[in-house]
Amino acid sequence: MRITEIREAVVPISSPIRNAYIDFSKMTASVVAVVTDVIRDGKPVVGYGFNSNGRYAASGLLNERFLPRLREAAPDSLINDAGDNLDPRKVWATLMSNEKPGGHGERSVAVGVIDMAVWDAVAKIAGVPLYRYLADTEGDGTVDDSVFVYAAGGYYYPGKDDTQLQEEMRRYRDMGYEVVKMKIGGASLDEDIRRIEAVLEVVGDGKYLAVDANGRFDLDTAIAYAKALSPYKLFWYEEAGDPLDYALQAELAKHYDGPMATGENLFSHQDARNLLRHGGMRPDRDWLQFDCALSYGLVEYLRTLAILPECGFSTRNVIPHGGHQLSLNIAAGLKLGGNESYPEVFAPFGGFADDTRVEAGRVGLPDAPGIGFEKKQGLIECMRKATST
Ligand SMILES: O=C([O-])CC(=O)C(=O)O
Ligand SMILES: [Mg+2]
Repeated sequence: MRITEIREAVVPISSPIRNAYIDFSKMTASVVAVVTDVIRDGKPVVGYGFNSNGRYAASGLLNERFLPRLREAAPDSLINDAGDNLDPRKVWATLMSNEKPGGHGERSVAVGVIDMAVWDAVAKIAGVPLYRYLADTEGDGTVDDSVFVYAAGGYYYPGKDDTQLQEEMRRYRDMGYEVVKMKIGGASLDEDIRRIEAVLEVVGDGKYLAVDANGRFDLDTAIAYAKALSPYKLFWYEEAGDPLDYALQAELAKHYDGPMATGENLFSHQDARNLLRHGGMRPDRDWLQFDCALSYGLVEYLRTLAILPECGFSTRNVIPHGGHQLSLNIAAGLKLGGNESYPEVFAPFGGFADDTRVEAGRVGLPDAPGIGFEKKQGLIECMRKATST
């Protein structure tokens, strides 16, 4: 078998929302379609990938470096020993040839988009959902029937008041989510506490509310928030300081007993390992949010998951950022702690299969081959149209 064609496109995922660091008014995403000569149901298998959210489309990197490497590779160098499927690790090695280590930047986003499309194609060719394929080939052979999900939102939005914030959270709870997440750090501490208390009126208990500062705070501000947040016993306090400031994170842990979460902006297993070595993260309560789509894809993610035990953590500490179906497959097939979900933002890339129901804060998985994009009409239509596939 071989890859016959690779198509790339840029699509907008812009919206007027704002977190403590950026607005999303010009946010874009890359989409890649990997077309193969394998026929299933009378049509060539096509794998699709996109780059989560929060980093812009990586078209320059894709078109100048990574896609040419894949197109120029000998077809046999990309397939498994049996010759009947792509080998994601061989594809990855081809993509990363002549790339120096370190300085992970955003080439990890470009590689992540292609890697997602490759795994989608691999599971489609194997004729099974990706979570099943992962359980069998990389895991212990069993899958979680359902996955914990929380509803991320609570963005700053022009003209949004506390009543609208409460209505948004009520909608999430009505959909079946138990834990919801809101942004902090884009307003004063007093305002954020007022917003938090408004949301707590809806969800009833701090254990149902996570807050996300998107890396906005210096140490003093992070500690001031920690002191103010402590009495609420929240689900977690996320990305207080700069994602690469492990000393800040470690110091903050001395001032905050409750669960903390970070990692969505660490894009390699080496960066993840540095967080675990130097960031003071506590395996008995803290959460790791590495997003495979932003961080060189699932081939690299498997390396990241592999270093968790040596640092005292388990895959159950991981609840990835991004709210996408690839992470949902990884969560079910490789036993993560859960997955993010964006019920109302980042459409059509956020969210799961159209018929997925959230019950008591958990979702099941569709049984479609691949990542399951074909079960999410708006997304598959968007990716097919963008790539003319
Ligand atoms: O607002 C964002 O960039 C998304 C984010 O941090 C999250 O989902 O945790
Ligand atoms: Mg976040």
